[in-house]
Amino acid sequence: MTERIFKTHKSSKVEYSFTPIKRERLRESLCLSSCLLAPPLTKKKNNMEVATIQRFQCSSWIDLRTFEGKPRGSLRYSLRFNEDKRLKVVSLALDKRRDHRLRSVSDNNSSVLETGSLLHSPSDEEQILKRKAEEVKPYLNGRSIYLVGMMGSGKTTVGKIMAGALGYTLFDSDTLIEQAMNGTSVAEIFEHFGESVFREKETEALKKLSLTYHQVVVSTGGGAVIRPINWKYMHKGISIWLDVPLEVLAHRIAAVGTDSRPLLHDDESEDIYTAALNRLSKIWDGRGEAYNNANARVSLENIALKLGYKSVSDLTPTEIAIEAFEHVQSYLDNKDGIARPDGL
Ligand SMILES: Nc1ncnc2c1ncn2[C@@H]1O[C@H](COP(=O)(O)OP(=O)(O)O)[C@@H](O)[C@H]1O
Ligand SMILES: O=C(O)C1=C[C@@H](OP(=O)(O)O)[C@@H](O)[C@H](O)C1
Repeated sequence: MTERIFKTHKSSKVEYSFTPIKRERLRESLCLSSCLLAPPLTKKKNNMEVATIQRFQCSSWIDLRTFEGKPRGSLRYSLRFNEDKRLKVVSLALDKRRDHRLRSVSDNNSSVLETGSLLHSPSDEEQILKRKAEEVKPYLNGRSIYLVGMMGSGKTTVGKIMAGALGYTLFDSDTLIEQAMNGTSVAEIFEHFGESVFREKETEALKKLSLTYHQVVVSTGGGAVIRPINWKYMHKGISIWLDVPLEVLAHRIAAVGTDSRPLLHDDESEDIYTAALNRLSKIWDGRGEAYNNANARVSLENIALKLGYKSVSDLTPTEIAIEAFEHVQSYLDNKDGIARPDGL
């Protein structure tokens, strides 16, 4: 026996069928849907849709806290991810799954293709991002965002997307340091002046950024977290830790090389992936704890799990940016307790 549940966005109504066992939880998650653009269509349910949604439900209702303790960095997780936040992300996953479902349905069903194609223009993700950014802005209230994370975690890539969506300027602290050193590259600073000079310059850059600018996104260097003084500056804004498994970082770095990342330079004969992974592991041992000082943690493993992806590598930078906005909003919601602006 099934019961129909209607999810109504501004201009759409989507009808699903569910067994009674699941329906209360689903109703709850749909009510909490907070941020997503609705597809402009009315769509009939079909078997494939139901099957996909049920698969989604099975994976998404796992207690995510079970997974928070899994990978590197997770021991430090402080269960900030309360039930309310979890449900919001589940609703994100639900809409994503709906998109994926329609994409596969559209391969076989011309009537759905016509309507479904509206959902799958390349701008879908962009629209969701934009909507989320607009939602987060009042919470930020002019504060800047500092992205922290290990080398290659995507601070610059994701930061650029977040800044673009917010209409903020992106600053890369490594670039500021290079400019302050008359164009000397990070690798050259390490080679000619040593790491301590680089760290001094890094602190100066963060100080200047935090005291001079508002409404900026800052992509910090991976080691910015190790000096307590840097946190004093970064805490003038909102800090977000992009937590990415070391293996994924090593793959990314192997793909682009280590030229710009002197701490990963390696003289040994191992392949670049293994060398990068070994180096990253040692660096992590020395500073992993420090990332916990961030106001929020965006774990790529958790996002992939929630969205039902097999691999962290399936996540797009935009999906990560959307999740980062969710975390900013949740953090500020709890911290400031500001009233939600009308209409959100
Ligand atoms: N979500 C992602 N998926 C795949 N590759 C990514 C992703 N985010 C970043 N990258 C790639 O990883 C590398 C490092 O990213 P970058 O943004 O420079 O990291 P960081 O600024 O943290 O050092 C770049 O080559 C970038 O294109
Ligand atoms: O982790 C680190 O100590 C460093 C990370 C680098 O920045 P990215 O995180 O942008 O690679 C850069 O600041 C420098 O090579 C040191």
